Amino acid sequence: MKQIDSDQLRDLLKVYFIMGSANCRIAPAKVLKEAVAGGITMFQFREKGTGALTAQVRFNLGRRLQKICRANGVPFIVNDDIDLAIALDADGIHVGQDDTPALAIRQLLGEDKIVGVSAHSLAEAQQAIADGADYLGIGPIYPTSSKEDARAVRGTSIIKEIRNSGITIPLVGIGGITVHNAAPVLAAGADGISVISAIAGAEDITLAARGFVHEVNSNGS
Ligand SMILES: Cc1ncc(COP(=O)(O)OP(=O)(O)O)c(N)n1
Ligand SMILES: Cc1nc(C(=O)O)sc1CCOP(=O)(O)O
Ligand SMILES: [Mg+2]
Repeated sequence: MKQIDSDQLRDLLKVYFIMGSANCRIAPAKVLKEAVAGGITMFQFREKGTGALTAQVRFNLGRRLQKICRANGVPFIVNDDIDLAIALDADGIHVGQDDTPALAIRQLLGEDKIVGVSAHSLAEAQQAIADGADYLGIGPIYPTSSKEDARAVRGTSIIKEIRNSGITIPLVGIGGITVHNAAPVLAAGADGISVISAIAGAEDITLAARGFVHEVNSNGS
């Protein structure tokens, strides 16, 4: 996918679903299909945590999920793993502060792929942009139980601080976001929200995703 411009990316980031097999109570492909039916706008394959798949099985699940995304026009992003992103010819990659540096990722992938970078402070956001990030993931906004090594909770003030500094790059809030607390994240200046448990762990996944779509379209800019 790409060449997409910033405004297209802003739209794609509206409801950014992240998941791997450790987040799913039912088959990951079924979870993704149900989330797609609810209108998610972007997907990140994040295969980590207890019991995470490795090697060929991991690749195979990635390929399966990528096919679902492709069939539905949803960009497929790989978390952390540049080799997997290249092997799958993913639409992009998301890296954090402890992963392969964004600058190296950009050099490896070129301009045609989406590169997302996590930032937990204004300084990290500025560096990520200088390194070639297309979008930022800002968090944790609220407490989360989906990431063992999550940083300290930042609240929505980190997003306001980044926007007030004049940064206009597309960005999502992440960490503990539910349909009930998403509105302040958007009001702070996020283009979208990024979610694991409130969609993957929902009783009705399609309904949960649809709820986020409605929330973002009602409260987003
Ligand atoms: C959209 C988005 N934002 C932030 C993250 C977190 O990335 P990172 O800090 O590298 O942590 P892990 O997800 O790799 O555990 C993300 N994955 N996506
Ligand atoms: C993957 C991830 N990154 C975070 C960050 O702060 O960078 S918080 C997080 C977990 C998000 O899961 P949930 O929606 O279940 O809280
Ligand atoms: Mg990472």
